[in-house]
Amino acid sequence: MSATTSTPDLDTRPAAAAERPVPGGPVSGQPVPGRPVLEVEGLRVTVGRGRTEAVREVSFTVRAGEAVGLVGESGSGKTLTCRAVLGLPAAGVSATADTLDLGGTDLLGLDGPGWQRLRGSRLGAVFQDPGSYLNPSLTVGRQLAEPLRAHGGLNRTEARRRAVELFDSVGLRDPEAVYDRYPHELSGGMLQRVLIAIAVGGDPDLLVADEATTALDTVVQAEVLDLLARLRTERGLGLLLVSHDLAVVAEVTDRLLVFYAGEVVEDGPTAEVVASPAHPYTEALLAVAGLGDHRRGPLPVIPGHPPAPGEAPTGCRFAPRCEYAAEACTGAPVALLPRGEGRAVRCRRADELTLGPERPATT
Ligand SMILES: Nc1ncnc2c1ncn2[C@@H]1O[C@H](COP(=O)(O)OP(=O)(O)OP(=O)(O)O)[C@@H](O)[C@H]1O
Repeated sequence: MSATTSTPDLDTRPAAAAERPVPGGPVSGQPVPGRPVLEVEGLRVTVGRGRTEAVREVSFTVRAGEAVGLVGESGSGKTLTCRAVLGLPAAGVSATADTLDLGGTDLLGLDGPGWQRLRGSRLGAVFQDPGSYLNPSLTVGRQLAEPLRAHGGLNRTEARRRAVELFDSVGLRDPEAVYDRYPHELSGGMLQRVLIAIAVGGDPDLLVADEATTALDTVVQAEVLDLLARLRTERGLGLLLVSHDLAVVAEVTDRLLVFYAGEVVEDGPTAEVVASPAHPYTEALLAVAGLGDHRRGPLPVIPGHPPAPGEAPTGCRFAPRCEYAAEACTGAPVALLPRGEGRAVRCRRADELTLGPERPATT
C-alpha cells in the first residue's frame, strides 16, 4: 500500500480563557461502540522518499460510535498517521501497513479514484484551517450541495434543502442565509462547521478531525468539540480525533493513543489513561495539559525536545527526557506490551513505576 501525506500548519495556541467541561472519558449516555469501522495494523510511514522512517508499528481500531484520540507533541507522527488513513498524497511520503481496513473495505492498494470515492462518502475529514479547504469563489452552500448531487443523486432543489438541513444540524444559525455566503463572509468557527457539514454530508463511517479546533478561540473550540461528540452519538460514526493538546482529546474520546517520536507509547481507555498513566511521557503530557482547568491559557511545554525522524536513540525514544530513565531503557528498542485489560505501554520500567495522581511524593 502506498499513501502520501502533507505537513499540517503549525500549531497556534488559543490565548482566550473560557469555561470548558471537566474531562475524563466518554460522555454518559453515549452508545456502546459497535463494529470496527477502521482497523490499522503495523502502519509505517516514511518521509524523504523512503529514506527516513517517521511512524512505525502503529496499530489501532476505531469502532462505530467510538471516538479515538491521537495525542502527542508536534512532530510525533499523528498527522502522518491520519493522512495515511485518508490516503492523502504529498510528495516523498509513503505508507505501508499489514492491515488498513475501512469497515470491510481493504484500503491497501486502493488507487487514486478509489480513495477519492471513499473520501466523498464513507471517509470524512476536517482539518485545522477550514478556509484553505473551501473554494473562495463559490458559496459554501454550493460547495456542500454539489457533492450531494454528484454522490447522493439529488436534484438541485433536493440538494439545496438537504444542505440547509445539514447546516442546521451542525449548529449554523440561519442556515438558509449561510447557504448563500462566501467563505470570506464567515468566521473560523462557522467555516469549521461548514467543513464538518460537508464531511458528514456523505454519511461517513469514519470522521478524521486533525487539529480541527486548534485555530479556534476556546469558546468556539468547546462548541465544535461538543458538535463532534453529538454527531458521533447521533450518527454512530467513528471519530479519529488528532490533537497535540491532551485536554482537548480527553474531553471527547473513549480511547487514547499517545504518540512520541513516531511510535505509540501508550494505548488505553481515556478515563483510565488520564487517571493512571502507565508511560512517563503520558504523565508529563498530563502534567502540562491543565485538565479541568477552566481558565486555560497557552499550553506549557515539556522540557527538552523530541528527536527528529531518523535521529531517535536505539532504546526508549523518550529516555533522554525521562526523569525515570535507567540503564535498562537504552540500547535495545522497547516493545509496546499489553498492560491489563485493553491497555498497552512501551516502557521498560512500567511495572515498577506508579505515575500520575497516585505517584508517591518521593518517587
Ligand atoms: N512531507 C514531509 N516531508 C518530510 N518530513 C515530514 C513530512 N511530513 C511530516 N514530516 C515529518 O514527520 C514527523 C511527523 O510529522 P507529523 O506531521 O505527523 O507530526 P504531528 O504529530 O502531526 O505534528 P503536529 O502536531 O505539528 O501536526 C515530523 O518530524 C515532520 O517534520
